[in-house]
Amino acid sequence: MIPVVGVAVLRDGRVLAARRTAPPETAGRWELPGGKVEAGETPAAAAVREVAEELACTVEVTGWLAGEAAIGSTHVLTVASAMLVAGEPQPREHDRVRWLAHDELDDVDWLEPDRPFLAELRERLA
Ligand SMILES: Nc1nc2c([nH]c(=O)n2[C@H]2C[C@H](O)[C@@H](COP(=O)(O)OP(=O)(O)OP(=O)(O)O)O2)c(=O)[nH]1
Repeated sequence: MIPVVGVAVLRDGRVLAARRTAPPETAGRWELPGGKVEAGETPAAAAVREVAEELACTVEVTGWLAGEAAIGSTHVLTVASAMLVAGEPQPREHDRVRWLAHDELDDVDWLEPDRPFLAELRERLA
């Protein structure tokens, strides 16, 4: 299974969600920024790298949410929690970002693999 890391960037009781632009089957759906862990890379390093590439800012990983979720039959998603340490998120690959409070998590159309993580996120943000 190819590991994919999603990054829950937390600030002031909100989490950063990002809207995909590609591929067509996922465009318009919301996700946590992140991406595939490269060979020889730790998941935490992948989290920091992907956020830098996608959002032009620097995060520090503070922990991991419980569990993992299958993405189809080939990939598996784990989710890091993180805090911003430099810069302000500026989407380079997504067409929109939103800072969602605990009672706004259901306002966006998340990719299916992200949904199992929403309960823990909701608790953390409450
Ligand atoms: N980044 C990210 N991908 C997710 C999430 N949930 C989920 O199902 N995915 C899926 C979408 C993609 O099929 C896959 C990750 O692909 P990606 O396109 O973000 O990864 P990447 O930046 O490494 O991709 P690449 O274009 O370099 O190949 O995982 C999520 O919360 N964040």
